[in-house]
Amino acid sequence: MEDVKLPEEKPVIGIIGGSGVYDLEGLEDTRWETVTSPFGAPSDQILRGRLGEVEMVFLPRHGRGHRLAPSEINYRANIDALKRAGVTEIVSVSACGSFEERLAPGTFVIVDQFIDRTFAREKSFFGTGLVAHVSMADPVCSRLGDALEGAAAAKGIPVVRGGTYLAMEGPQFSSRAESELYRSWNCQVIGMTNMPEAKLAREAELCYATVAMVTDYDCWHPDHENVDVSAVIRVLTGNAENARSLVRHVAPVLGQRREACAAGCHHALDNALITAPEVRDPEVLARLDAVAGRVL
Ligand SMILES: CSC[C@H]1O[C@H](OP(=O)(O)O)[C@H](O)[C@@H]1O
Ligand SMILES: Nc1ncnc2[nH]cnc12
Repeated sequence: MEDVKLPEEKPVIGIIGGSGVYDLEGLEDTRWETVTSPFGAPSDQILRGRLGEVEMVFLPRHGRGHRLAPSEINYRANIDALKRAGVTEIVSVSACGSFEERLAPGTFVIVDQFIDRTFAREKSFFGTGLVAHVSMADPVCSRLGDALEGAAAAKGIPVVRGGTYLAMEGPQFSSRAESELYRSWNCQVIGMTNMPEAKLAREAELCYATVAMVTDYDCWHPDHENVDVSAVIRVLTGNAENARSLVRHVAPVLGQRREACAAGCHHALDNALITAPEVRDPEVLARLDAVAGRVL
């Protein structure tokens, strides 16, 4: 097994690319590497490289060529693999639908909350043999959020800080009744992938933030067509340069961290394990070497 880096060491920035983002152009010294995980197969190989002095790791969430549907993604393997690869903070780049007029296609929303309506996915690294409960009160790393907001503003990218992302199972888009329901819940955007990804990143003590790139108005807006894939891809392709520019600008900022995350992400397991040490299952502990090695 690979040596897992402590978060106090030099930051390694992980980027999870969503729909339409299958590569990270502009990285230097790149190589695709296979990472094996005890949780199964990650979506693809990881692309390792650097931006100036900052070490970067990129993973295409749906695999290159978009092979995997949201429910088929092995979120546990992806997060475990990123941690094994040395990643200390994750920026997710995701397409999303908008529930508000002001959040027009092209807007980047740095969400700060999630509602998890997914139901067909493995959602925890823990369970029988080692039970843990982490806090999800603040699911997004505020430090990463600050850096992303600052970088977007500096690059003139339309950005909104804060908002609730409704994670649906998919793969079908919402019915109009569902879309109206989520609007009545005061959700700002909708997607199919950020849960359980954010939960697992928290369990793995990795900072996590998402840049939700608005591609459509879902199906609630009387003056806009119902969402379809071609519309999503059209907007995303138009936004690709903004996404690349955001990553290039945020990397040096995140690369400056020299201590564990001040928001506490790197210590999420400090008060989370509940199973008595004498009844913990050694096999379970062995596969948690990367995720929870710091506290085991
Ligand atoms: C291609 S539209 C639906 C698809 O796009 C989003 O994916 P991602 O979050 O990986 O950018 C959405 O969640 C759906 O999976
Ligand atoms: N309207 C929408 N619903 C769910 N996922 C999406 N991804 C992009 N647009 C979406």
